[in-house]
Amino acid sequence: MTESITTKNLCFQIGSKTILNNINLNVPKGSIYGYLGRNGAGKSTTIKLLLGLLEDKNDHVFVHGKSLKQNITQIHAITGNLIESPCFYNKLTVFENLKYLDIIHKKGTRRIEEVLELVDLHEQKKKKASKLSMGMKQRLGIAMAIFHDPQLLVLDEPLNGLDPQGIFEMRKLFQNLNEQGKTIFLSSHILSELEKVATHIGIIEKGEMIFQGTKNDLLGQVERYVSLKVNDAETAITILSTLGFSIQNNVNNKISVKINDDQQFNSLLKSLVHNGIEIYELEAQNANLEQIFINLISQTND
Ligand SMILES: Nc1ncnc2c1ncn2[C@@H]1O[C@H](COP(=O)(O)OP(=O)(O)OP(=O)(O)O)[C@@H](O)[C@H]1O
Repeated sequence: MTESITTKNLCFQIGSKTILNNINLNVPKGSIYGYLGRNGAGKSTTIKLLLGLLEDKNDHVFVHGKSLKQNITQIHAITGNLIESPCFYNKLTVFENLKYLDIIHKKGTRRIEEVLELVDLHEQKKKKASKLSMGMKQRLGIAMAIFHDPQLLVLDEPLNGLDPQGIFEMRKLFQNLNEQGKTIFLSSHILSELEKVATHIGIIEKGEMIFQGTKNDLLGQVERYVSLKVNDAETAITILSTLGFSIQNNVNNKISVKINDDQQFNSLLKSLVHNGIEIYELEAQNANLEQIFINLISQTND
């Protein structure tokens, strides 16, 4: 089994209103899967169904190949989650909150210390939870979610309300946890936040999946350019044109070149350097993911 989460035509209605329509999630094991959608698209509803907090009457959610409905206790044991704001006791210290959790899990003080190291809250362990910054509170929430060493983490908008430093720290934490083999499923309504951390992306709009694949699949939907500042743009253009590159413009010795893949980028650099062109600046004009997202949504709504 290579999938951590799969859903098969997952639907959900409230009264006569369809909230989710045939959602087929494929979350590979070991991935960081970013679940993206505008406000009200259906992200939280999906997450609640994945965690069994809303009932999926049709048994369409599978975790590690097993039906959630039929194996809920077993699946909860291998899943950690953080939905909405982290839940802990404000009057207790960071350490005491984890100690309290240990009454259930019985992992011992060593595990508390280990998790504090992992989320980088060791220095704050004697601080009351109420005195933590927003980013630290979020990290304490993650610490509590991973305390029982789950293989899968499901996080609803974990970057909400964090400042750039908090987002940066959270990203580092996700990458660190992912390197330890954990699959991370996280939602956001901001693509640029997912861009740097996700390996896979699923996009939901009005309860329907409109894209699912690797981040590179998503990026591959648009053209990629690199911008170079060189000593002699005219010669550079001649060299690159001969090699079949498509050059977009030339202003102040800055040229913009279309790149199809990494190999082509490599050959671009090699041929310029080999022909004595000096490169002063190099900037990847990455596909604007925000624009892709908006395009996908507007295509769906056309
Ligand atoms: N209890 C409810 N009763 C009626 N409608 C609901 C209820 N819960 C959610 N909805 C509707 O379901 C749709 C999806 O909501 P959901 O919270 O899953 O979206 P979301 O993508 O998580 O949005 P956000 O980013 O704003 O949290 C919305 O139109 C919302 O109004």
